[in-house]
Amino acid sequence: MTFLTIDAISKSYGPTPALDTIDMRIEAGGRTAIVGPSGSGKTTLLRIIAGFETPDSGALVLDGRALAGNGALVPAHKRGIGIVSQDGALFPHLTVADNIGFGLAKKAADRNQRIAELMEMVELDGIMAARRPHQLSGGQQQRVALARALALKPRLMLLDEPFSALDTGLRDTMRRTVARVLRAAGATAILVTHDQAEALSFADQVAVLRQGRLVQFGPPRALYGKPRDRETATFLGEAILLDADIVPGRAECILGSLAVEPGSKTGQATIMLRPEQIRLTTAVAGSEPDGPCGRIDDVEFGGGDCTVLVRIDRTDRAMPDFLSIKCVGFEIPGPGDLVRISVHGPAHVLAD
Ligand SMILES: Nc1ncnc2c1ncn2[C@@H]1O[C@H](COP(=O)(O)OP(=O)(O)OP(=O)(O)O)[C@@H](O)[C@H]1O
Repeated sequence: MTFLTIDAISKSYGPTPALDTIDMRIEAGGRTAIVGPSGSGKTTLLRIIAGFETPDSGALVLDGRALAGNGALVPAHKRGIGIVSQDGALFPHLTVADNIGFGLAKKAADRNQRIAELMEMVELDGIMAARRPHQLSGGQQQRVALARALALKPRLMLLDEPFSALDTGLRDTMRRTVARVLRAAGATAILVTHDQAEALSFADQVAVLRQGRLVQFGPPRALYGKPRDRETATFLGEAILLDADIVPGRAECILGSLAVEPGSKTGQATIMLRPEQIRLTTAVAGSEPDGPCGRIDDVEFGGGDCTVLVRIDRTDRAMPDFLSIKCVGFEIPGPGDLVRISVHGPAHVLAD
């Protein structure tokens, strides 16, 4: 069931639109990530949903209630929306317990019990209740911010780059904790991030914004495997982009004749392969391998994740092609080795 409807929302601060006719439908209980490069409009969209900005046109409906547009404009504090920001925005003079209980009635009989439950939910040790924010680590501060937002039982939780100030290991742990806590609370969440890996792993729906426009919206797997254009393909992860001649069901390219998804457009086009679709196997010395092959030009060792540069000589061109391919550390051939290149799964034909 649609919980949040974003209907043709536009917003300009000057001649250039920050948001241009954005349409999105967000399901109840879902986790949506909004990604895009800097300046693409992510924060503006979040601020409009929160009620900190007014759209120039379009409408916003939350659970059947008009929040903005069509004559409505519900103020931020009456929207029932929780927000966790990048820095947590905790009250520095209040203890952890008072930060978490800030929105709860002071005299409520179960106030302390509720605070204790929320601390447990976000995995904060009870002994921290009396501490002040400056006595906590970055990750602990974000947990307090999350607990404070959850205390009000918001119908919608907005997460504005909440993990960006944390280092990599803690970021991953916090992302999993937050996803689990939101699921347990049954809250619908929208995460804004410029980190595509974070978006793909956190969300069940990802919206890609570029220059104020919604380029693509869908499940992470669909976007990663079938990006709409080159920019989205490379934004969402490592991509191998090749020129190809498409005939029904197949792409003729430098790697030979590859399968493409049924229904792909035909003619000259760019195809995309993800690095994990490609396997390199060392060819036996003296025997020319059948199928596409190349010579290892360079190997960048990265432990579990190595990058191999493969040189492919072409009879039809003076210059060779180079493909950069990710390999698992223990499988990598050495520089100068002849390798056979095999492709698993269909290539994706890009629309542009
Ligand atoms: N208050 C404002 N006044 C004028 N222009 C603004 C204002 N807020 C945002 N903009 C402009 O609107 C566009 C979108 O900005 P927004 O902050 O939404 O992007 P973003 O995707 O969140 O970027 P970042 O990842 O850098 O935070 C940008 O061109 C920005 O300069």
